[in-house]
Amino acid sequence: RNLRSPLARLPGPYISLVSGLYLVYKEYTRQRRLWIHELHLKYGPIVRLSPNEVSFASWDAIKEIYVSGGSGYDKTSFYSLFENFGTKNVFSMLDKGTHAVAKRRFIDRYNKSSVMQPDVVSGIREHAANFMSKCTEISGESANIYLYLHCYALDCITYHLFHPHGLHSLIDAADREKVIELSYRDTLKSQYFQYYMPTLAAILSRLKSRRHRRGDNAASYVLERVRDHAETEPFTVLRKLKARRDVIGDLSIASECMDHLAAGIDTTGDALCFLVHHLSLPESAPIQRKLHDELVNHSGDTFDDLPYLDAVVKEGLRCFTSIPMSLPRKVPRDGRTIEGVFIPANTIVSCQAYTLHRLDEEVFPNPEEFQPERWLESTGVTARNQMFFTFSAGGRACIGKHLAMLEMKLLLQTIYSSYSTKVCEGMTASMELDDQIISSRPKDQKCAIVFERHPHS
Ligand code: HEM
Repeated sequence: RNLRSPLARLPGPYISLVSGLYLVYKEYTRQRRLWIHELHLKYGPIVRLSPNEVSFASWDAIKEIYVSGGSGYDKTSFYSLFENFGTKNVFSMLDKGTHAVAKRRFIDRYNKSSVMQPDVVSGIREHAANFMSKCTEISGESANIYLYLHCYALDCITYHLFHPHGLHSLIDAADREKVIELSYRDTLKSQYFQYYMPTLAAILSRLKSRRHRRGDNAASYVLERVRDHAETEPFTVLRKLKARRDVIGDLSIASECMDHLAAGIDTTGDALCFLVHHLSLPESAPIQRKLHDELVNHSGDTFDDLPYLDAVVKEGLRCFTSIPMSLPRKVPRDGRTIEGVFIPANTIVSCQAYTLHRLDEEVFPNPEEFQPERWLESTGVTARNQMFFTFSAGGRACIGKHLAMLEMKLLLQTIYSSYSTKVCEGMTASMELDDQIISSRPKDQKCAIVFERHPHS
């Protein structure tokens, strides 16, 4: 049957025609992303991964899979792994119809104009100042920015969700426990196990003591915020969701908030960690200088109008994007034509940012090099923006994009307008990309950076 399938004619390794087990092996051993990337380098923009799964790497494929009809194809059952409190949220909803209704209930809170409101910006700025104080507490000593950047991301997202009941993990050790609980566990094997063997995973989970479940402490915090009668500020997501209590129950609100909290912490924390680490390497000294000059020479401008800062953040998100893996979708009834080839209904299709950001060297020349300047060139700007898949595309793209950009830019502005950074001399921790179920983080989850104040700041 596999040999007669239209997928048999697609490029890909022979094993992928015979069985999906090799792909599962690559997933369990954390090699999925790199294996797919190597296959694209060998076979081009279309690669068969298993008898029922194909990976694409082109703008045509992005448009068809993620943007056609507004939201592209429905998500696969893989996303059911991301339910909270046994209830769906916008990330884990599979079909477009239910998703669109749920998203409309709060999406205005994440629009650029909402995120750029003075109340939101001043709160994020305060957390950036707390980050700076934490990292420079002991003059001349290195700070583990992996931990503090995850604290920063948690404080920022809970501010946007729940202010004035957000967390302050940069200054409060009890709140910091939630970062340790959420950001230090290995999720890959347990979640793939749950995906491929749901019944066995459910039995084992019931046997497991509650103490060992991921995120219990953070989940209780979110539930308390939802059930609490105290008002939150008008700009918060919770305020908006609570106003729709006539149609959504507490558990759905909590599932939504928990998802934003989880989606907001590792993504922004890891992206910033890779970026600040890269900027702190000796070869990045000219980039740091250029960034510092822009920040001090345009200190009166809003951080959103600074082209070099914008280019540095985008290049960081291109090179070290925190969700570099495939975003799986299911081909609709009757099948579809993608990149000129017919793909039957129910085939799993996807693109991965890691490959889109590297494969076509006409779009991204010298793709392994960190070159913010590429984002300042006018030639090729459309193609670069089309292939920039960090936040995905279409109606299921990241809702937190503007908040994440605000957090990243404000933090870099706070650091590099007054400080220079370098990697601590004795640092042995690996900063290699370590894949989790959908995101990637620095392998050793440690990053020692020394902050030095500029003489005139
Ligand atoms: C640098 C930081 C971030 C990156 C790289 C990132 C990336 C992404 C990507 C690639 C997706 C699509 C996932 C898929 O289709 O499987 C996504 C979706 C999503 N992101 Fe983010 N994200 C970031 C920050 C945030 C933040 C701060 C929030 C906080 C609210 C957030 C909330 C979400 C949600 C709720 C979705 C699901 C959207 C939907 O299906 O409608 N993200 N993000």
